[in-house]
Amino acid sequence: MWYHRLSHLHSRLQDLLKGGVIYPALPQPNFKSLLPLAVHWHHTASKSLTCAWQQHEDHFELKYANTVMRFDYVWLRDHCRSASCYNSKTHQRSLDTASVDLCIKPKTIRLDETTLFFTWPDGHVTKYDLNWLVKNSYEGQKQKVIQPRILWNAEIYQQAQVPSVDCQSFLETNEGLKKFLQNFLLYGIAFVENVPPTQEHTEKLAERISLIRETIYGRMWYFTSDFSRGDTAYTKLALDRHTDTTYFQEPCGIQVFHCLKHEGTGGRTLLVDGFYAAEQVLQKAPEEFELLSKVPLKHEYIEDVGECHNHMIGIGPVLNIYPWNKELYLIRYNNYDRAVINTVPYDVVHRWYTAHRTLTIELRRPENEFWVKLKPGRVLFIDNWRVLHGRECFTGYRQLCGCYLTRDDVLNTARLLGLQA
Ligand SMILES: C[N+](C)(C)CCCC[C@H](N)C(=O)O
Ligand SMILES: O=C(O)CCC(=O)C(=O)O
Ligand SMILES: [Fe+2]
Repeated sequence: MWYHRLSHLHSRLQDLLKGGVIYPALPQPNFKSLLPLAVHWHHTASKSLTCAWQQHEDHFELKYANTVMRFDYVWLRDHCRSASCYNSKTHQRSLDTASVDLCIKPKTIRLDETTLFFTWPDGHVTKYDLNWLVKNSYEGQKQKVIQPRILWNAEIYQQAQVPSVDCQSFLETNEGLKKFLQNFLLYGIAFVENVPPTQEHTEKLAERISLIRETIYGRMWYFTSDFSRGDTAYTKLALDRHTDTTYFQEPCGIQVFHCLKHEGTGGRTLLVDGFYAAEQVLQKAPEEFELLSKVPLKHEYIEDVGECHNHMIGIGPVLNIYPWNKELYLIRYNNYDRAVINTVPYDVVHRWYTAHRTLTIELRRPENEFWVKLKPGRVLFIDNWRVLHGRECFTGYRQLCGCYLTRDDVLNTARLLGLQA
């Protein structure tokens, strides 16, 4: 019994150290609470699945559906879905979590078919469906990704033959919209065809899936190479691959491009899956991936042209990952807009440049480059948290319109159509 507890504490400490995260000091265990409990397994066979549970001093252990799960007692009390603790109409908690005794333990536990019944010291009863526990436990969740994706290079994307969606079916049918969103979520880019080449129609498309995010560039933007704004985008120069608005605390989620006119040469659009490149870094140099996900950087937009005066600063690492499963959710990569690095000392700076170089090499591999010529009628949606864009230099008159979208609202639309997002 003692070994059991000690090894548990030991592995917990190792977990804490491994994560590289600083947690508040663990409360000093008092001697009494370390005294061995009479621990034994309770076995039940329900239908085809067997279930076993054990009540430990500081957690509840459950084996069900090939999963070993450990639950904290406060967590279990906090997630009570009884009518007095949870309002199922609003899907909101009514229980005041701060009123739960942090040393709470159930008085009795009973299993009936696939439901566990906990009776708490004050007599309150909580029911947990075993499948609900599997779905919502740390152990059950940690293997799952928040968003399924297909990472691509040019060949993978082209071989997938992802169909474009027709403007009418996108605007008028849920199937069209769903097909579009499914592709967009999987690949981070998607096209709508046969769109009348006007700013108004582009706006209508945008509003079908999200809310337009108004920024310093306006709500809908419309630009040519007139240098009306203090940014290279407003010239005829080539632009290397990048994500936009890295200088916002929350970079814009989605970018919409519609080329309304181009009389001239060049000007093709470059698309690169940033997550595919980052995944290559993770495979080849995991410690560099880690560094890119830890070192905070500033990006900056300073504008002083005509009537436009702006100074934006956004702070965050190049790679943003969920800490529990290391899944990437946002890449910030814009070498033009990256500001002075002064958040880490020189030796870390050097290691960061090495890691940044490794990522850049992956991003620049010709086989990872997908080139398209935007043309009137074909609207491109880009996941600006994942896919980098760039453009070739061009000659002649070129008119591009588009907008940014809020990410939450695209995902909201996708979820309402039954997609995992
Ligand atoms: C798309 N639009 C022309 C409006 C904006 C361009 C923003 C360019 C900026 N350097 C960035 O990468 O965020
Ligand atoms: O002109 C283009 O094709 C894209 C320019 C650009 O990167 C942008 O507007 O964000
Ligand atoms: Fe851009």
